[in-house]
Amino acid sequence: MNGRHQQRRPQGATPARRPQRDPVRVLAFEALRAVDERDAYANLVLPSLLRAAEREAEDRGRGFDRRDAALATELVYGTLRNQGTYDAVLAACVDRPLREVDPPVLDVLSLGAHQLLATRIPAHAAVSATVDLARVVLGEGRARFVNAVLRRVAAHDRDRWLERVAPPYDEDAEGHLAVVHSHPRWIVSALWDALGGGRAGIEELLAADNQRPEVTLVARPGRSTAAEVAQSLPAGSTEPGRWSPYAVRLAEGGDPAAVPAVAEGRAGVQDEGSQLVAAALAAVPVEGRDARWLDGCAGPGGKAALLAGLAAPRGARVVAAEKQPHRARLVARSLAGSPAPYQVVVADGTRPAWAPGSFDRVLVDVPCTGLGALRRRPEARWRRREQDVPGFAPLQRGLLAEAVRAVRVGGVVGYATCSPHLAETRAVVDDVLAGAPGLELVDARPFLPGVPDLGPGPTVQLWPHLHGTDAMFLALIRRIA
Ligand SMILES: C[S@@+](CC[C@H](N)C(=O)[O-])C[C@H]1O[C@@H](n2cnc3c(N)ncnc32)[C@H](O)[C@@H]1O
Repeated sequence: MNGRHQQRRPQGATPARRPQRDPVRVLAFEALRAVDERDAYANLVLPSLLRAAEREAEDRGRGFDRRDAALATELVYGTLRNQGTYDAVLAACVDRPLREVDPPVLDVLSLGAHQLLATRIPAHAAVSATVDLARVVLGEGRARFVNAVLRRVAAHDRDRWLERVAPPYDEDAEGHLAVVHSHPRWIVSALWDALGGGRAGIEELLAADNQRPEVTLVARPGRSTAAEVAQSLPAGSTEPGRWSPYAVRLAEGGDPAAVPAVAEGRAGVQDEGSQLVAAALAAVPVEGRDARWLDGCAGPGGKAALLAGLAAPRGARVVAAEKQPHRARLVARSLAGSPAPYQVVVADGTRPAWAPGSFDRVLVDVPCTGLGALRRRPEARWRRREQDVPGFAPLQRGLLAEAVRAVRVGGVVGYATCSPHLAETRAVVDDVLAGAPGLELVDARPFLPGVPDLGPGPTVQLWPHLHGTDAMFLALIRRIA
């Protein structure tokens, strides 16, 4: 027995219970700290922490099973997604501005708020597990603070808290939606501008951003088929794509790395929205030659690999250009084994190495804010700033302006973004068309056959709540002179 335990307890004091070191909650805390402190991405940091926890549990002869991993994942993703709501609740429970609370303490409080307001964990268990976590990672004094704050949080359920802390919809619609659906106000505003319509649609979109997306695979044409990929997996563990003939949707918990065709590069992980964009560009008729295709922003190569599969039966060749050498290497990996001839080049699409009019089809899937993929990256909405949007504008315009120069008369360009922000979508297309004669927009809707709710055209905007895809935007532009 060491000296500390031999000390006499003061009269009347309750014995200090040794805090339980719950590996699931410690892991969740470490993931939140990594996201906060060193701008880590949750979807990258979490798998490595989970592997480390499994190894540690093995060394200690205990289990860290799939249920532990699922709970840790839910705690991390749920806490990050709902941070806006929890900040509003916690601000009402802490007697000083939240910015004066140490970030690690705030992370523990948010983890506790998530368990109390969004999980089935009983309130007493949520508080005691979080206070134990605080005692392990923050120390005794700050654990008492955590205990006091979480008891206040536990006084109401989520709906009751939202009534108290969200501004009334009628007085401040965007402020209300920002708190209720946990999005920064500027993003609510931008998404609503792009979506249009009334309250119901934007509420559904914001709610869809808070759902974990299913994992979708693409069976690369010429190398595998959706039916073959589905048949290689246990019955009932997949669903066919909603819209793309190349898509296979994995059931909850499905691991793409365990799919043989993915391991062999004959299939990949790709959202159906991205599949639709590549397939639409390949489907638009071009007059005459159809032999030279360019992907001008190819990294990491998902769309280029699908384009190569679609190019092969026509005998077309794909040039995949990417500015970043390390991402060009990913493109090369993604294209390896493609049935079409291809070339991967490290090139700046705003200063192209190819002559004007060299290509029959060109895709530019430009760098953007990624506001269309918020459901995939739970921390992204808090990291993006409104001023990032104009920051992308010159590059987006430059890439599209060069793409339309690269295409021959009669050929077609696809301009795609994984953001529905109007400044990144229609404004870019309008500006480039206004500045370059001899171009016309093609109605893209017929080239996404069977997909409903595509709007009035000619451009198309996909939405998570309507299509179950990322919010991809596509404009098809033909050079006519
Ligand atoms: C949205 S991603 C493309 C995703 C890709 N189409 C796919 O489906 O896998 C945009 C890519 O453009 C690249 N990029 C950025 N600036 C570029 C430039 N000036 N020229 C070419 N590529 C560029 C980025 O490095 C990034 O890999």
